[in-house]
Amino acid sequence: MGILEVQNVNKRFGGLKALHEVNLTVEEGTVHAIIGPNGAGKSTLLNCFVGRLKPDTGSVVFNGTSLLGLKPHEINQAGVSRVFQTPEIFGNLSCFENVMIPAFARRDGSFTLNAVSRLSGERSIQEKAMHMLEDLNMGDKAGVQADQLSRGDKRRLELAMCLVQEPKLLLLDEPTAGMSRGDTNTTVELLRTIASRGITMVVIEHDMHVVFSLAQKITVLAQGTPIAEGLPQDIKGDPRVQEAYLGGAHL
Ligand SMILES: Nc1ncnc2c1ncn2[C@@H]1O[C@H](COP(=O)(O)OP(=O)(O)OP(=O)(O)O)[C@@H](O)[C@H]1O
Repeated sequence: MGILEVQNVNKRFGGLKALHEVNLTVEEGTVHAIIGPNGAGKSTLLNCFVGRLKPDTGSVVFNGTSLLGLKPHEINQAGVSRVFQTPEIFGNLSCFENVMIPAFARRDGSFTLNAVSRLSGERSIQEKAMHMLEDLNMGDKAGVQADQLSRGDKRRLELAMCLVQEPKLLLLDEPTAGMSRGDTNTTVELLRTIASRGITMVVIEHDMHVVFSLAQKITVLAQGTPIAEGLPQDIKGDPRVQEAYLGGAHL
């Protein structure tokens, strides 16, 4: 049994079948990529993992516990963290303050901006936040206001905010979207380091260089249904995938 088990998930938006009979097993300690053309249902599926959407039918079980019906913050507390396509950071706070908020939420179960002022005397939380920034090579940016960061650094900060919560499963929605090649390569290296520490990851990504650099297993979605699943080298050469994903172009 995997750390994440998805069975027979269906999701409709009116007349549109966004997800149709999706089955997926994510093995603990692996990086599992979900790829597919625009509109294939990748984000919808991720939203079903984090409580933003409720499947019409089917089950989503994480670490032996059903996630269906849990609120997003309860899923987060259970050990699932998500990095969004557009970094969700507090732009008017410093990097240090941004990381303290989820560090505090991890300990006390609440996630509020007011926490920052209350945390001025919380040494253990401060140390944890600083350590996390240093771990992601952002120690020198601790005092920098978050909206002053480059796109790559914003993503790095959001990763720090997720990792400080010590997740068991990290969900990444296009972690390198809009980045320069240099920032993309740095992010890939960082994600590899995180993966090497044993954190399970599910990655949605359009950039095949990123997918093949990171993933041990790939699921291909097309029109809401998994059409192929396997090792990167098998997916690369699968004609069904090339047809569905890129209209016959080579991956
Ligand atoms: N809230 C919604 N209401 C109605 N339709 C939606 C909603 N969310 C997504 N859809 C539709 O469901 C389908 C799947 O969308 P989804 O965003 O999951 O695809 P995706 O694979 O993540 O695409 P992309 O790679 O472009 O981000 C699309 O046709 C989309 O227009």
